[in-house]
Amino acid sequence: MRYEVFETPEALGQGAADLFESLLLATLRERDRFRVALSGGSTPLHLYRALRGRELPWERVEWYWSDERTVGPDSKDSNYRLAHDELLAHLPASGRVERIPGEIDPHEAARRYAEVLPESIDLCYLGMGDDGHTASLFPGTEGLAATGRVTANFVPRLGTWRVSFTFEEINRAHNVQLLVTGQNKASVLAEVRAHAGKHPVERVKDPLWLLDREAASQLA
Ligand SMILES: O=C1O[C@H](COP(=O)(O)O)[C@@H](O)[C@H](O)[C@H]1O
Repeated sequence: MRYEVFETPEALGQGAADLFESLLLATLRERDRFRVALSGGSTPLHLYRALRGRELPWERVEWYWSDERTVGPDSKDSNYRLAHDELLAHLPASGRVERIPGEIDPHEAARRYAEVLPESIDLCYLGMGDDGHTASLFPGTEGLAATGRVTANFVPRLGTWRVSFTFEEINRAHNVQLLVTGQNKASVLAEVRAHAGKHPVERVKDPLWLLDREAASQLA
């Protein structure tokens, strides 16, 4: 397991922003565009805040999402909205911004999103729930077995649909970074490290884990 530990969630945000910057610059030496897939939940907030003050060639960055809730872009639950309000709205420029249309039928949203995705993602961000889910691939759901690039996934525990990258799509990305903070994730993380084989997130191939001290507290 490749991982880095930061003292606080804020320090993790700065560390992740440093890594973003070096991958961005390295990629742009080879190609015209840097393609990023953002995750949802609350953890990326510190990354967004650390990134937005930086002077970078933002017009060459394209933004995508690895999952979305079945809500419109104005909803407080929208993964797009958090990224927009905390990062994109603060940048002086941006390349393409392609959000998942969470307000339409989830199967149609998944179908359409698969069509607009670029050939490959340079940097895919993910988080991990305290049930071991990643993106919107929750334990015991049909989406775990989905093939193709994007899937609509019903989550019985939440009584709702989600739209999510499949594991196939996640594992095609050139770089995958998993950002995890908080004591409530520590025991799941220890099981993931021990390859317990019970958590969906274990199916992500060789990600770089960026952890805060609390999340890492049970790693031997
Ligand atoms: O439902 C979701 O949860 C995970 C983890 O969220 P966090 O708030 O614990 O960081 C997130 O990565 C995923 O994108 C989101 O839709």
